[in-house]
Amino acid sequence: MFIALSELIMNTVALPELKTSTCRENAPINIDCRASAPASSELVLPTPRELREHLPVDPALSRRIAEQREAVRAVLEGRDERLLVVVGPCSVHDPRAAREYAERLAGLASRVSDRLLLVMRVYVEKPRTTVGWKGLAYDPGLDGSDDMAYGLALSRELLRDIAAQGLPLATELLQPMVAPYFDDLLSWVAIGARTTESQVHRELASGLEAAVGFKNGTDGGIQVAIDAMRAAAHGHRHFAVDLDGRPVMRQTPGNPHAHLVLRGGHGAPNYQADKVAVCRHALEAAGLSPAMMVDCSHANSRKDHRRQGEVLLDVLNQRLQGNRDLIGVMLESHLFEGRQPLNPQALRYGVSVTDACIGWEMTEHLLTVAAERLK
Ligand SMILES: O=C[C@H](O)[C@H](O)COP(=O)(O)O
Ligand SMILES: C=C(OP(=O)(O)O)C(=O)O
Repeated sequence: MFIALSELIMNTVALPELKTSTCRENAPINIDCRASAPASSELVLPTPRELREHLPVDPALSRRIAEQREAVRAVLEGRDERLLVVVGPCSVHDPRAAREYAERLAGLASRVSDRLLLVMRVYVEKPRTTVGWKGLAYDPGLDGSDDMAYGLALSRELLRDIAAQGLPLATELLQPMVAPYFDDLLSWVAIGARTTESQVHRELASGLEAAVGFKNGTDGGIQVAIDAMRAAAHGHRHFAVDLDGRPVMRQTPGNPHAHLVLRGGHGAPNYQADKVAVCRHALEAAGLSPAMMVDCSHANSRKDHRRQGEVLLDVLNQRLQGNRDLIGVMLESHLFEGRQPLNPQALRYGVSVTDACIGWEMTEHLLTVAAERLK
């Protein structure tokens, strides 16, 4: 498959400079190596249509994705009482480990499916506070070589394979131009804390078929997310590129499944019952659905991955005490616990290279307990 993908990329762009190797030999591992790149340059990438034609979604998978999206919507609308759980690595840097994770998660998903709807985090774009590795779609070689043509192909292939395994997919959409390479595969989309305030991202969300969770701001402010939900629920006309890479004026229908994701901010969690009640009030005052998801990681765990369990248990207690607004949770989890520096020469298999994650055993334990407690 990869050889065929390479051919596609090379034929499409007809630019000898655009190699599809995963690693540039002897490349400096520090991301700052880009500082020595030419000040300005451009390489042509395959269009979304070309990549979609090369990695198509067959009618059976397309039906399955439609069902997965409908399952997420049913939870958001309260037609399904299960807890929506968006769980998986902070970022995907190794497709092999992501596939192994997906296999385990698919097994767990069927064991807990009476109480939990599991959706896998397959995050191939990462927003950075300042600079850093931006994800598989940007730099699949992990070495600053930024082979984006290969990154897009690798990401789409991975997303498609995991969806075909039966798992609904979640990702953060960061660069609006990247969305059409993947958005036909997604059941749940995050607009992150760093982009919730962006009009461009709200416009993007207004045209997606998948449900969209807007994170509160990095400072913990929820008003930006509430404004975002209102903006995304609206139809927009906005500048976009079509599947052939042409600029278009796009009319969107508005997304009725935009919702709030509480991730805490600046070291202060916002998952506790009193904070959730304030958020509910603000959502109601804005005439929006009170459905909320709690991100157990980030500022809610005070950036300590081991505390995600504590947050999850608190959310479960709130549910058991009758709070049905908390429709979902998010967990950052990988095969193995913790995180590691991004050094392509010395990577430990199945360990995050971005935020620290809980390991598989803890994930399985927590979700099994959650399913039991919600019985
Ligand atoms: O979820 C991941 C990170 O919190 C986010 O991408 C920001 O990362 P950074 O602060 O390490 O750049
Ligand atoms: C970057 C993420 O979250 P946030 O936008 O809340 O920082 C994430 O979930 O990977």
